[in-house]
Amino acid sequence: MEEQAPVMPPSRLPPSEEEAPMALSSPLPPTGEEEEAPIAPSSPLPPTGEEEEAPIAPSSPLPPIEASVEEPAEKKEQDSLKNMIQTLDDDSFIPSPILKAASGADLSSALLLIGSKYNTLMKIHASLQDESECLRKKCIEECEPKYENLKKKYTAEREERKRLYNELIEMKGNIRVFCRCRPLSSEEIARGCSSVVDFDPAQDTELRITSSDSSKKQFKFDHVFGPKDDQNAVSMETLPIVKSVLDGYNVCIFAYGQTGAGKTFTMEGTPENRGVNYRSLEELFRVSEKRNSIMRYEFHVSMLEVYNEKIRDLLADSSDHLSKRLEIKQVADGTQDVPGLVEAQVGSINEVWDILKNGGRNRSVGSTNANELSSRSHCLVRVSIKSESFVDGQKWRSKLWLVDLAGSERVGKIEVEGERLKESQFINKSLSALGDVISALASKNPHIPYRNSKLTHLLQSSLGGDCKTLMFAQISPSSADLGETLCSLNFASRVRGIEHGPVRRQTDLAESFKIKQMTEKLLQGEKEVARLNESLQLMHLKYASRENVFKTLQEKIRDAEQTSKNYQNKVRELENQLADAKKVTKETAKFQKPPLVPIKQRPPLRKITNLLPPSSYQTIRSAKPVQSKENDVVENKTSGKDPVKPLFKARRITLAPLVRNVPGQTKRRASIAILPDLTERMNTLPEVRQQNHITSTTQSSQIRFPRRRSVATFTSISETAPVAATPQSKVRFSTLASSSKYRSPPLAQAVWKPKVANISSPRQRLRIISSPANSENISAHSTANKLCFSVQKRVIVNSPVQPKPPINPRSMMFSQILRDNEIVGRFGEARRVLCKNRRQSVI
Ligand SMILES: Nc1ncnc2c1ncn2[C@@H]1O[C@H](COP(=O)(O)OP(=O)(O)OP(=O)(O)O)[C@@H](O)[C@H]1O
Repeated sequence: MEEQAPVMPPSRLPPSEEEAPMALSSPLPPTGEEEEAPIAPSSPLPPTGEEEEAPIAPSSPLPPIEASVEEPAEKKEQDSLKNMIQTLDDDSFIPSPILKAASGADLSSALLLIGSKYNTLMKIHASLQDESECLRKKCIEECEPKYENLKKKYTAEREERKRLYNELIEMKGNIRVFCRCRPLSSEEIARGCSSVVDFDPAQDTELRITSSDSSKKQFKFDHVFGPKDDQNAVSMETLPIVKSVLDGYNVCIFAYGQTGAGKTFTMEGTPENRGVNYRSLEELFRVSEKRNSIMRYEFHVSMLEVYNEKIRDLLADSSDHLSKRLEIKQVADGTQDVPGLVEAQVGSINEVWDILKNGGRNRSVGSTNANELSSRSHCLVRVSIKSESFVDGQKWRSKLWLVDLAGSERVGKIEVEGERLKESQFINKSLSALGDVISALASKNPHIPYRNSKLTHLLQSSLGGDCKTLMFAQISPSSADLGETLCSLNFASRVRGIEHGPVRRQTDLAESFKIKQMTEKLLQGEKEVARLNESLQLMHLKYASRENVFKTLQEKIRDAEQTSKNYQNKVRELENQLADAKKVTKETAKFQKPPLVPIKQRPPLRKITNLLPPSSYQTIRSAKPVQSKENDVVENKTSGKDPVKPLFKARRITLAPLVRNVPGQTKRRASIAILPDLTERMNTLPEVRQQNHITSTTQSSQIRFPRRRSVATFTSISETAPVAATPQSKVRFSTLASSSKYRSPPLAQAVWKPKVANISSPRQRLRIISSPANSENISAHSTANKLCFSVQKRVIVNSPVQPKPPINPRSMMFSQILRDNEIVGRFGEARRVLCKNRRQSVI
């Protein structure tokens, strides 16, 4: 902005009204963009703002402006500008010819216009820059979380893919064996050799060898390639394993077989039929390019051979080739490396092909009678891959070993001697070591003899563990090579058989057993679920039906409650009637007093009576206490005291609190006769008597009065008859009955007789009472009877059910005295019978 200061004359030279139209009418383009356009092409330099500003900068040597006091300021400005333009006579600075031609006021106004437009543009540029910066920040803020999320997802996906792919490969086997049989060569055909190998087109994992004795031997491998299968077919099966190397797994592919069986052909191939080496690298490049947006791969290729247990670098210069001594060393990460080995970085498959060709040329080959160009060494191509993920920055290294082994042959057969014999011995030794390592790996031996040969030592980090190993068992179909073929197939079967044999099978068996168990569990679980579902449905049904029952019961309870209320009302009515009846009785009793019996004729009172003796009797009694009054108990005749004096103080108990509590009723005494309930009586009676009792209709209930600690039993008078039927009671009752005073009037006895036979429950009894038919039959003087039952019912309905004490069979009493004692002892309370006209005390 400091440089722009001089371009800002408007501060000092405000544009006049005349100048503005002049600027517009000037031939200069009206907009800044259009102005810059003509300047740019004519300028040899790019039209950047900085360059435009340069000439106007104050640092430029401007000529001194002659100041004149007289001259107006505008004129001075114009002159100074003109001078400046003339001084800067450089097309690069003031390129526009129109501007150069301008003079005086035109020039100054043009410059002013340019300056102001430039400034405006600069401002716009600055604001745009700010805006773009803001947008960039906003974009980063918005996209960063999404990006992070995507990054996480991608990483997870990649790991999952890697895992699944690895699992897939492992399921096929970490050590896999392919068998490849080459076609019969023209020489072999010429020699009259025939094929001893049979292939089943439907089975690509089996082959049969016809032995010399015409017997057929079958071999199974992971895949079998026949003479008709080309390199494409082989690579199709091989490349999935190769791809694992890009996921960080070490892979080793090697070809094993007798001399001339086609190992080199499979691994290296020919220019027309490229082999596994080339195709593998081609695949690696293809996949790496596909992943180049997220992964960066770096490929380094080394090529070496193990010849007579010596490592030779096939990519080294020919001069170094012999002099360099290479050894296997363990590096920091625990893997094996060969320091000094040439590692050629390759960026494309063409580079790889060149390298492979060069290395192949350096390989030790010799002529044997089995193969004109027999490989006398193990050739190893090592592809080291450095991988880096752009997403999470993860880095790893992996290796792919492509090994073309030297031909396994029987020394005697190829008739070698001297150097060739030595080579063969080394070859066989290293192959044997390789076989041992694979066997140890397959049988999960804790010790793997990697160091027994240079070959196995080199491959140590790529054999076993997570590494994928693929073996090509190369065979010749010729009948002349039958023995060698069988040897190679047996070795390959051993490798595969052990891996897929006992150890693998054991694992498989364990897994299959697990799966079987899980399946069984699953089936059981399903059955259980089905069973539970069924029982659940059943429960639902049951619940629904119970709910219905519950509803019905609830309705019944409601009905019962309603009925109970009705009965309660009836009870109240009856109580009122009773009160009225009592009033009437009292009034009538004043005039109809029962004739007194002479005292001498009266039997001694042994039990409680509820009858108040007349005043005359009381007088006699007070004069000579012969008998106790009500609530009296057994006389103590044996004691030395007065024989007629009662043992206990006479007392009375009111046993009808509910009756008393009826509102609006006069206070009265309600006594209820109490007798043992039916069960007790049955227990106390002999069996014969019990038989009679079964037919009698008896209703009894017990009321416990906690405050008074007494028990009352309501019993109808009719039920007393069987009790009185015992010999003892007969005597007593007959005595009582013989007394004209104490004999119940015939009417009263009739009242207490049950009207309906076989009444089994209070409810039934109440029903009978409440029914209009029966109510008519029941006479008015049976009110007491009704009340008895009403109270009884009321107790039944309103009071909670009291558990009856268990009856002790030993307490059965057959003696009247004992029974009486028991009754008195147990209840110790007065028992009263309510009657319509009077009260009768009974024992
Ligand atoms: N599948 C095949 N199809 C056609 N020709 C084959 C095939 N396999 C091998 N050959 C030919 O058989 C000959 C011997 O093959 P190769 O050199 O690959 O054998 P080798 O096992 O490498 O022998 P050595 O161990 O002695 O090196 C070569 O001429 C090769 O072209």
